[in-house]
Amino acid sequence: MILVELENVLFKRANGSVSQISSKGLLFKNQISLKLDSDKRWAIIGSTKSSFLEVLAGKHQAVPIEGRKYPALANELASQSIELLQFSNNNYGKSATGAGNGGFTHLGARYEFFKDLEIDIRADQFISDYSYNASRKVDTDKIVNLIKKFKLDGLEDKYINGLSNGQFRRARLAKSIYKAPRILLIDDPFLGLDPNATDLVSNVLSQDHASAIVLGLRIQDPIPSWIDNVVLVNQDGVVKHGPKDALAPELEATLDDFKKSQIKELENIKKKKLAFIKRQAVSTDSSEIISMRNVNVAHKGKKILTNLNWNVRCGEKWHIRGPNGSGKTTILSLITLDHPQSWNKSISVYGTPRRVGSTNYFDTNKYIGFTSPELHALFPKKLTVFKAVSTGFVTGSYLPPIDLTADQVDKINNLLDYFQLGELKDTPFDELSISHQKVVLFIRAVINDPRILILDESLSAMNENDVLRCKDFVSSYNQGCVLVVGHVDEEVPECDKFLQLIDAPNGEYRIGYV
Ligand SMILES: Nc1ncnc2c1ncn2[C@@H]1O[C@H](COP(=O)(O)OP(=O)(O)OP(=O)(O)O)[C@@H](O)[C@H]1O
Repeated sequence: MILVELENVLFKRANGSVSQISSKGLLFKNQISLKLDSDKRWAIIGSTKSSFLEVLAGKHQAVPIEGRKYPALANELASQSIELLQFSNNNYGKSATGAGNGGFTHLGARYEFFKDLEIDIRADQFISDYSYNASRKVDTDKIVNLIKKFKLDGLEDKYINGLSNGQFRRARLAKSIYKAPRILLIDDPFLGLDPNATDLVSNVLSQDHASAIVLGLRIQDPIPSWIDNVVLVNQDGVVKHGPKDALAPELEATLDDFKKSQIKELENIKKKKLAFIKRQAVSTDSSEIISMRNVNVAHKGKKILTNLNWNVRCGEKWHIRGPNGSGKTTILSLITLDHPQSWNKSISVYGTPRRVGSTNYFDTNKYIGFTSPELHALFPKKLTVFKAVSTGFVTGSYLPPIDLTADQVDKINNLLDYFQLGELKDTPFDELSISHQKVVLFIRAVINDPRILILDESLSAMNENDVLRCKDFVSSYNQGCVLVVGHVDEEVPECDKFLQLIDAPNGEYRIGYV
């Protein structure tokens, strides 16, 4: 049965979308013809996979309009039969309705969830779409089953603000599967998941036969074994499509080309490095910046951190590792004073114990540069690229500063040029690709030479060239310490030390050299 039929069709970008667009105003240069049938499992692979999934989901304008059809859905409402799940965009939807922007607020809000009792909902209600359909009968068995399958047991009665990023992404998947749409399109299905959760999610998806599943993958991502058909896409449109095994040589050649282009790009980056970000003289400052002595954090009796002893010195780059839900974001929120237990004399920054009265939120965050999925979700979308970066000079606000010094303007322009965003400096944030949005947040984090640079999943969902540039920048960063959270090695800038959290009931950890 044919679910989606594209026949000699071009696509124009819908207003307000953040997809990449070619110079002609078309999403893909060439006309597209493709039939997706319901008994196959598909992966859309390549640089324009996100736009392609949007097109399959009925977004963007089809030219001619009859060039896109849903033969099997003739009598159904497309909005109810097609579900597009995008993890990489800034619509995390961690709100009561699970829809719309801005529900997922700043880290601090996570720890104040009890204030939001009226609007916040439990994980199990979220999965059953409770708030949309309070009167609808909920299939409790199905919910229980999904919670088990996605290893969310024990979290079902937690408010969704209290879920870690990886836990919340699993809950979003469970919610989509609960709805049992005819077509379930999932972009970057494994983004932000630890290796075990990746296997788990892949396994659950392979067993779901209620929906036709279409994944959006990057060329370098492993293709799950249960995918049988692939569509290779780029700016031109569909490059090739067919059974995965038949296309294996094509896929390998594309991956080879991709790797070669990366090596070339890296050489370019090294050559073009701007004067002010040239490798600075190695700093001799190795003073202690952060010190934690026997720090303990527990949520409702569940130990997250136990007797954490950790020192971070100037010049050090730390990879904070650990499975989803092990406490990485919790540690970061202790540093940024977003966690209620941040006011703890066992935590010192520059030798000053965090006693109430010894510091405040603004003074602390002045020397911290920060980027995270939460910030991405919250960030004002209408600011131009230049203004968005300029907010990095302000503490505790997303309003651009009224006055910038000539040096600050120069610095923003230089960094935008280095990251190849110079020409987009007057473009609104939400008209950029996801990758470029993340680069803007990265530049914003580093613009004020922070002494503590926090990069929480900051390179995930970036395209490879942007990843290379950011990694290169971090490798030369010696203004302070760098704390990195990331699950996929290729998205983690080079670090010298690691703090490994072990997801055990005892909140254990290990420290070592990378
Ligand atoms: N406000 C809260 N109330 C209750 N539990 C919470 C709260 N915030 C976090 N937790 C729990 O604390 C644990 C650690 O969460 P944290 O976000 O620090 O994990 P993480 O290692 O960053 O995970 P991920 O890789 O998924 O982002 C999780 O089990 C989470 O459910």
